[in-house]
Amino acid sequence: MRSKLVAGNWKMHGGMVQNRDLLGAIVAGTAALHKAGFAVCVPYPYLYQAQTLLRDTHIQWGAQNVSQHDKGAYTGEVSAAMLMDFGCHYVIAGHSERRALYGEDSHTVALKFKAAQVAGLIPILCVGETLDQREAAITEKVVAEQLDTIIESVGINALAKSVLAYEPVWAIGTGKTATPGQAQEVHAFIRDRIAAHSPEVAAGLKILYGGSVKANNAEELFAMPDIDGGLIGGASLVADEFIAICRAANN
Ligand SMILES: O=C[C@H](O)COP(=O)(O)O
Repeated sequence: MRSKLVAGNWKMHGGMVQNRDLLGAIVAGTAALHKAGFAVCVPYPYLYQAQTLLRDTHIQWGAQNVSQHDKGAYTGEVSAAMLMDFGCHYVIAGHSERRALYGEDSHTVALKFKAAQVAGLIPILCVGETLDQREAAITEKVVAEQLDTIIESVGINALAKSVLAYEPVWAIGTGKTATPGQAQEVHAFIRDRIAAHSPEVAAGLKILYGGSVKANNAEELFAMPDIDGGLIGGASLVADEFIAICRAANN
């Protein structure tokens, strides 16, 4: 039986004072929840603060992006080893905002995924279709291509040490959540596609849903058989919302 995971993706939000209050509230508000796992993926400058405030707690932390390179003349980039220095457990790879705004294609995402794993991080690999793609009824084709590039590059067994996140782009930050049925359909498709390579890896793999998850819809999404928790954007910045989502995953 897969345990659930709720990971917050703060995106480019935060500040030293508000982070301290938010993290303190999350630690306290989830202290009694032992069944699910919880994490926050914070902007790079706040990793040290996250490490300081979350070490010795049940909340793990991570980053939102990583360089595919080990080291070198890559101005502005951050390596996986550097993230390890700050105690990161997770790193998001291939978020749709990185794909759309920073030109990351599935090949680059695969390199980042690999670099993260080599250093000992758990990549949270994001896949998902745009609204145009959904309306053109090519959701499965798009998600399959995103997934297959990773599988071809890293091998199926590497997926066992990762987390997947299905994030329909049209549901991100829009308040339009996929219905539990719509999300479950794609999650099941992803799991089946992985099972074609390895039933064991597919059975153990956490597949999170992301896209306007809130306290009022988390429970029904997380009740779906192939939804193993959530990757939470906006609601991860509001302590009460995030804690309620964590509670829904812990049921
Ligand atoms: O990584 C998180 C997703 O992009 C979801 O963001 P959202 O919860 O603000 O829609």
